[in-house]
Amino acid sequence: MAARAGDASLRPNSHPDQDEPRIRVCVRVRCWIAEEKTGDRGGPDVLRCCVEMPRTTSMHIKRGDEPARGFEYDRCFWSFSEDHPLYATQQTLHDEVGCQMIENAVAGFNNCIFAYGQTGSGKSYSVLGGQGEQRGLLPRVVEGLFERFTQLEEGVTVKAVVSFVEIYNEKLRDLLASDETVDSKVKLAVREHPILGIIVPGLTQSVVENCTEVLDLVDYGTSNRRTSATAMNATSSRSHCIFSFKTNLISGDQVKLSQTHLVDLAGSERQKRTQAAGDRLKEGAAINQSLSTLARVISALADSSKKKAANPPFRTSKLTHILKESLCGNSKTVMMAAISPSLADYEETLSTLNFAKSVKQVQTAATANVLSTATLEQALREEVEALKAKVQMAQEQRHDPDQDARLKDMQEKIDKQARYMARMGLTSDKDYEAARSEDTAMAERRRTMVMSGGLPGKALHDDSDDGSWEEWDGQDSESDPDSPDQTRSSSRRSARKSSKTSARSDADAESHPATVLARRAQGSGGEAGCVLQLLGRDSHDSGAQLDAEAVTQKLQQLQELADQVIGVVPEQVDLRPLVVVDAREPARVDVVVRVLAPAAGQAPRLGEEEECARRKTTVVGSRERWLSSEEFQREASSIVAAAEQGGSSGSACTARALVAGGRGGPEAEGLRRELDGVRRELCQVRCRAQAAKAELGLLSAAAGAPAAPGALGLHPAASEVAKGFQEALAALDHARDLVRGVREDGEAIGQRGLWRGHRRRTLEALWNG
Ligand SMILES: Nc1ncnc2c1ncn2[C@@H]1O[C@H](COP(=O)(O)OP(=O)(O)OP(=O)(O)O)[C@@H](O)[C@H]1O
Repeated sequence: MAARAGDASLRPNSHPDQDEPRIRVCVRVRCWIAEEKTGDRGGPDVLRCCVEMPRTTSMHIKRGDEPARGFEYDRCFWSFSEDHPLYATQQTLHDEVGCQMIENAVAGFNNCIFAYGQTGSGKSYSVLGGQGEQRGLLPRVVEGLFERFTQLEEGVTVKAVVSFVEIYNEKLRDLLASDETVDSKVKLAVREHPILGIIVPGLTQSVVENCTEVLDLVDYGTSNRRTSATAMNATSSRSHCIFSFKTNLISGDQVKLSQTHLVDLAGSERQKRTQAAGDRLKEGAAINQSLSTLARVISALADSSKKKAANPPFRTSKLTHILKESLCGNSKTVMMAAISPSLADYEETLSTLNFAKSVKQVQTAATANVLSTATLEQALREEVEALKAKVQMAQEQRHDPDQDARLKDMQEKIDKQARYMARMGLTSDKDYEAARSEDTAMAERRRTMVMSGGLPGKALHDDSDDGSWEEWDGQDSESDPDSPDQTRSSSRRSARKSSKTSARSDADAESHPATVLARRAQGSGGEAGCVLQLLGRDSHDSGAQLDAEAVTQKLQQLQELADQVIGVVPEQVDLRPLVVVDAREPARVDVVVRVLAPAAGQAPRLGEEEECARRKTTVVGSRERWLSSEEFQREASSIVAAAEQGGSSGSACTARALVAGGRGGPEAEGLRRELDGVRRELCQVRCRAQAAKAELGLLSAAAGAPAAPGALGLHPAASEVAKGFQEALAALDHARDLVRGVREDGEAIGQRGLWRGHRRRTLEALWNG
């Protein structure tokens, strides 16, 4: 029987951690950075500090005459000015946070620290840091751990493996992969393993025996990360990255398992602050999507801590799925909220402080993972045996052409499991040595690659441009290999930040979770179909009525879910692209353009032509009516002309002109593209859900006959379909939020345009006496 690491029955010595039943929250204020001092960033408010720290547990933020707002946290770190009595260095952070993580790991607890904050607020500095005294938490924790291992009592064997994964545009990338081991076509995915918890099968797990080996891997992985210059940070991390350190402390027949995650999240700022466009905008959308899922998960978890019903949408983004255990399960977790001291960043800082406040409410349930080696090994072996049995069964029942691929997949899983067991010292010493020498050889290959500048990220980048990804907005930007954010340096830790790689130029609407989930629903619908057909056939022989009813019921549920997914798109999701085009100060015109092209009810046929034909114009503050495309153009031109000529001619001046998208400022253009992307994804969700529904129709027919006893009601393939649909619904919810966000941004731009017009008219009135 498979038993899970979180299963207390496995742990004779396990004891729930009573002292820290929730996520600990720390806040750190950084100092002024070069861009702020030289005036390269922001306006006049940049060098005005808006925060203060009266105590080590409270942070105040204040803007102008507004009353100060106070927040209480577990610990605040003041790294703003060295002359402050509470000034916190990198060592202070390590003493207060890192040392505890080391002790937790040795005691067999899982650990996680995640750094959250806007771009340029000091997340990477806190987690990775620089050299010497500037070293961040990660190198210090690793050093401390290996030092601590030397102090363990005699007879304790330590096995350690590390992994380093990046989430970029909702795709997982193995940062430790060498080009010989990684097949860029194989997609990494997050899985929930019955024994090991959350895992990413296929991710490189390197055996390490000393600190230098780990730090070399950290350097190697960091140099592969995606960064690029934004308006707010010259080397901004455009991805989330998770460094994981797993240890097994084996003593006699007892093993203490621990897993430590150090997470450097991408910046949480709003896109318009980074002036993102093209690929940066797309990255921003993916970052915002995963961070907003994180916020929703935290809010649901906070609710459930208050005994309110909540269902956190962990699976909606890779980030939250990977961190699921750390956010609410068996882990001692710390959030590091990084903030900028600058008044120019007031809004972002306030939002970070508010988010940090909500995280404080989230409860976890850390338990020391102390198992008997025999139990763990047996559980893992049983898992392998179960997989083998599945292979055997599948071989005996060959019934579809994809069977070979599935068998291969299962065999790979078995091999991976065996490799994992070897690396964690759970099988023979010989196996461990084999894994170790495999990893040493791989480390050597990495070194060679670093020296020659041929990092695997390059290969991945090139491979991914094979056209298999759908274009986001039809624009191919930043393909200049010499552009600063495309550079990839082969230098080591000293050049950690500057050597991070640039973002892909290819678009990735296909990888949006809504699309992926819908496809999964479709895929698992296929699997469920095979199962049902098989069982339907068998049922002729057995004829068990009860099971047949269970099957029918299950199918009904699936059918309802499918209907929900399909039904929700045209009715509830507002698919109308709202384009607000901001005037770019043409001579005497203030033009605010709003084009509403209602496409509700036409979701699957959203061609540009159709939209043009049904354009509905809204003259701000004036009237509303339907226009044909030509009428629309005429109307728009005449309003613009009137405004250009007169500047004060009644409604033409007060009402802002509506023009077709062409006159848009960059902000409006960005919004429109973002919305187009969302809309396209929604269409894909809908189409795929329809396909899955059609498949379900076939399934219903297959299930018309009674099914085999005990087999189908809870078949995992069928529940997968249900899960897929449920997640597609959650993705749709999220998409709706996105649409709403885009619309609000649009409104804000419109308001600004109107305000500018008002200001100009006032000035004119003053001027004219
Ligand atoms: N406490 C600090 N002391 C000195 N310098 C700092 C401190 N915190 C941050 N910095 C500097 O501020 C700059 C931005 O920090 P960092 O790159 O860590 O931000 P980030 O939050 O990781 O940004 P992004 O999300 O864009 O990657 C860097 O040059 C970093 O060295």
